[in-house]
Amino acid sequence: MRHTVAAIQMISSPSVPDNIATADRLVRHAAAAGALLVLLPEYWAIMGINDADKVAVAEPLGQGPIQDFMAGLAKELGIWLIGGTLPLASSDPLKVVNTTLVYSPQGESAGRYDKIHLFGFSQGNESYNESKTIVPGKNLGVLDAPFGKVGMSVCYDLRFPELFRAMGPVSLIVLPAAFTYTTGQAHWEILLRARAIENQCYVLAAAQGGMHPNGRRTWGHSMLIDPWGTVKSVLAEGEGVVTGEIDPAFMEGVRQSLPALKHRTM
Ligand SMILES: NC(=O)CC(=O)C(=O)O
Repeated sequence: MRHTVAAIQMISSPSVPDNIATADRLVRHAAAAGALLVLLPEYWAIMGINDADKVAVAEPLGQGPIQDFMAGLAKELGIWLIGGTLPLASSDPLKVVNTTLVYSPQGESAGRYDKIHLFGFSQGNESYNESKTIVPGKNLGVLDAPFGKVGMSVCYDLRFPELFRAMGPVSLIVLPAAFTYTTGQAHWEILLRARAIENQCYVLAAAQGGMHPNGRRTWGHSMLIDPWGTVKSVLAEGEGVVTGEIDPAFMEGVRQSLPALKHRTM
């Protein structure tokens, strides 16, 4: 059976209430278009002026306005809501865990993945060092959804193919992201399509896409890619919704005609 999924693209700001209002509007739009599973981007709840701003709004697991919003919306709309990333409080008072939380159509907590690989990049005026404000995750995140297993990853994880191999065969990889304009222009689509082709599964990527109040420019290009590596739908820049279908029969066809997953030797 085919299922519609959606990726939300945002240009998040330092205001959590404003970002919640934008996410609310876009997720409702996705559900109205028939999406059973909706993915928010990395840092959807806050993109601060300074990296450390997210520490002030970090929530303990299971409490707080960001988590209440996601649980309530998933239940009201009867969807699987995968909450991009939000800042969860960590044992270090100066750092957060950059976490993806999943809510079932009943509004219950259904999964968690903490970003493992922390982004570092320095070129010209651009400099990022996530390890200053984020504690890395340690565990894989794989979720059972109606159309099969869903493997969770976040942004910079995309550059580490061994993470996706370790998940085992999944039907869908979800990747909330905030790729920079510079690195996204050069690498984003190539890496996403490679992960879809080598794992013979769908890839749904929800990005930040525009100029943020902190001066950071993100690449956007949220997209759905099929197991053959074809980009099925994409949104280049700005806020919006990307929708498309997961077709398990098509995925099985790809895996049967090109049994590369069975031909692995290590
Ligand atoms: N922002 C990220 O985590 C990753 C990124 O922009 C890149 O890998 O490039």
